[in-house]
Amino acid sequence: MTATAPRLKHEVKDLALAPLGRQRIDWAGREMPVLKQIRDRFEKEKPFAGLRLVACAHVTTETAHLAIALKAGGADAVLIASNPLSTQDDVAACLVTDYEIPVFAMKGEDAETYSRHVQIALDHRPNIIIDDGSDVVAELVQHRQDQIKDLIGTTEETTTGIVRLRAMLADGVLTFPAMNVNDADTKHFFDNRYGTGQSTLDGIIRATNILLAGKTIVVAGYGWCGKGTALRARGLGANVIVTEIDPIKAIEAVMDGFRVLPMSEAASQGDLFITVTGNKHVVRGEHFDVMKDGAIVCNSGHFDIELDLKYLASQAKEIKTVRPFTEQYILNSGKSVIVLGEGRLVNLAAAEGHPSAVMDMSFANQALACEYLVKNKGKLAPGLYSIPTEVDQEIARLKLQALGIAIDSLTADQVEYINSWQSGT
Ligand SMILES: NC(=O)c1ccc[n+]([C@@H]2O[C@H](COP(=O)([O-])OP(=O)(O)OC[C@H]3O[C@@H](n4cnc5c(N)ncnc54)[C@H](O)[C@@H]3O)[C@@H](O)[C@H]2O)c1
Ligand SMILES: Nc1ncnc2c1ncn2[C@@H]1O[C@H](CSCC[C@H]([NH3+])C(=O)O)[C@@H](O)[C@H]1O
Repeated sequence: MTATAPRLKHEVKDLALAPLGRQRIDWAGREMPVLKQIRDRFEKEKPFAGLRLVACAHVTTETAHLAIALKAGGADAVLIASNPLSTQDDVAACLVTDYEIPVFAMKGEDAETYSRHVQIALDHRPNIIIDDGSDVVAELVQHRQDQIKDLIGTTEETTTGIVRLRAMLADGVLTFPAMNVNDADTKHFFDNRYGTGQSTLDGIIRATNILLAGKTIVVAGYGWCGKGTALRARGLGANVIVTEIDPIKAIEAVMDGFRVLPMSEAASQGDLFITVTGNKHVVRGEHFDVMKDGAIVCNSGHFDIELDLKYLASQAKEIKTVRPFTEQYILNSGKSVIVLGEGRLVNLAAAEGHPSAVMDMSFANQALACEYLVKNKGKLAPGLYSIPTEVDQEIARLKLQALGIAIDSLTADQVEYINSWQSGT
């Protein structure tokens, strides 16, 4: 099957922004030594020569380094946005002008444009798809079955994408191999926890410039993202309340020293609400109704579904943009609720997403997962595959090395001891 060229060469906001993008991409590279090593190897070995690749990711300085590494490895790569608000337009421009990577992404693109870009990506007839949230794969499975024969496999970046892939597997429609990047230890331990923890608060602070010390912050969800967010919020002096639906996670939050309440009780106490659950309408009508005047709500979990903004809009007599990515809903009751980033990921809409140092490991996993698919082409049955432990360990080892941190190794005596059962004392 020959490649169908994308209808347009690119669709970015302004190519004149490229020099700024270049400067910012170079800066991010300082903190991405692991991906740099992989890129240098790809440059020599060309594992993706002759292959068409689509990456649906947040178009950031960090994703730029992933795209450059894949192109260095010989991939005929097209990049589209995985979120209408997360694109860094200068980065998109630079990838087109300096690296000749077709990018279809503009910050603030509407839903129609976002969906059109997914179609353009699939028109590229990818052999490999890198997805973030599973939008491209879901479209392929639902409407482009004829293209599945071209596909070697896909890789998925985030928790919710994995949830969707598992649902496809259960429905018998995942008929190709998919690599589970999110569940690699070197991904979610750092990206979901420390990345989301820092960048979510960064987004809130850039959008509002409020002081967090002394505020009551309600964090909905105490998974990887919730743990990081609650930890960092406490570090800035906030009183943190956690809400959960999983009893084990709830006990964990209690023993980590947080108050745990149902959202129905937390709603009237919070000054600021952050959802990180991957679930729908975690903050909804009954909660908005009892919030304090001026309460701030935002989402750092999944798409724009965690907050029921349709309900909030139905109660509003006016919606005013009061700062970039900050909208005041003036309700018929006279009270206001402030919504950040249109209810989309606040860390990527109002800030720059996770810092490069964590994305270095996430995207090292992505690059090596793509290579794994190619090396095992034709050998993997359809299904969801973990990143091999050796790959995970190697990424951690390279990261430590780059940080100049040495660790101990087992002595021969210790190896023998931990592999035996006879000597207990
Ligand atoms: N903002 C980012 O950059 C970023 C980074 C990584 C992941 N994510 C996304 O964030 C979401 C969470 O990811 P994670 O890795 O923490 O997942 P996780 O599965 O570790 O945690 C989610 C938690 O939410 C809880 N939960 C579900 N429904 C709930 C509800 N109604 N009320 C309260 N708690 C509820 C679950 O019990 C679970 O503990 C996913 O959608 C993921 O894709 C975003
Ligand atoms: N700086 C960044 N550059 C690229 N990807 C990022 C960055 N920061 C966070 N991410 C990724 O974004 C993913 C969450 S995206 C959540 C799904 C969906 N696409 C949405 O936009 O709602 C995480 O798994 C991170 O790995």
